Amino acid sequence: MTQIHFIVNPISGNGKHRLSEAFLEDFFDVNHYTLKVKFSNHRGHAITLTKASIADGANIIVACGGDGTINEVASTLVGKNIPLGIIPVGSGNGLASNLNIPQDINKAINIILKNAQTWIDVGCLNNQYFFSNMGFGFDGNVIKNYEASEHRTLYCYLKASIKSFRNYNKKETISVKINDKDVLINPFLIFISNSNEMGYNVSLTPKASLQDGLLDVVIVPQISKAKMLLFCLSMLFRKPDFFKESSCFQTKSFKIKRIEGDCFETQIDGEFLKIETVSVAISVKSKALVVIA
Ligand SMILES: Nc1ncnc2c1ncn2[C@@H]1O[C@H](COP(=O)(O)OP(=O)(O)OP(=O)(O)O)[C@@H](O)[C@H]1O
Repeated sequence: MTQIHFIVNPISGNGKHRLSEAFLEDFFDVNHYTLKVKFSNHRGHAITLTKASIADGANIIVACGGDGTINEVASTLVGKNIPLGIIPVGSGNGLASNLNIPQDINKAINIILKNAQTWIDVGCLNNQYFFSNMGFGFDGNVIKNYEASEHRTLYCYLKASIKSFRNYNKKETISVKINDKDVLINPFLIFISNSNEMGYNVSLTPKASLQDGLLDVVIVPQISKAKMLLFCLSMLFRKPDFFKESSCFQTKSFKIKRIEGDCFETQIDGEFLKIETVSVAISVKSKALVVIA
């Protein structure tokens, strides 16, 4: 008997998905599966629910939500031999898209039923994990505005981006240590990605792979508003190479140190995070999470 637990974020996406115990039961043969469906009540709750599922002996744990919910469930599963299933009912669904898991719920459930498993890399930011991407600068500011809008829709994401476009003017020098060399920069954006998609089919790192043991990094220096628009277009068309000011590289690890300012404003898998430490270490754990895809 396979014990399959579903951790459902009821507010992910537009909050109108129909995932419930009654709905899921129809797909899983009672002779082969024992089902448990749990709903998260607040940010971070999926971590507690996943820990309880592991203690209960779950054989498969399915994150039902977007990249934020996947982050909470998957962070708890790193290094364990319990596969993560995904039903992408979030807004952006970047990781699911990279894994070719469709947003059609029935099709996503069929993938779980087939149970083909693969190991993927995991990004580390100090002692936290990310699976899709993280960013410093403009990117963190967009997510800060997005969360303040209290709706998780593409429309609100675009509104948050326009607000950041109008108002973002943070200019702080930081030091980036790459290959043992310290470089002082004043970035508009530092984007670090494990996956080839940010969500909504948009990408700054279309060539990134979840299985190459490397992170794809894009650093964009301070730029004019006109160039910001050009940069956004290169992202929408998944052609970051067209934007000549950015430097792109792959790495296993690097360090960032604050020279000015009192904190880093970042986003990690689409959730805003303020980091107060002076330096941050970013690295990748090769093939540290098993997923059903
Ligand atoms: N019941 C709840 N009420 C409010 N927030 C919740 C609840 N359950 C989970 N959360 C939080 O909601 C946030 C958003 O979740 P999630 O990322 O899954 O959806 P999304 O933002 O719509 O999708 P995506 O990240 O793919 O754009 C996460 O920080 C999560 O911890």
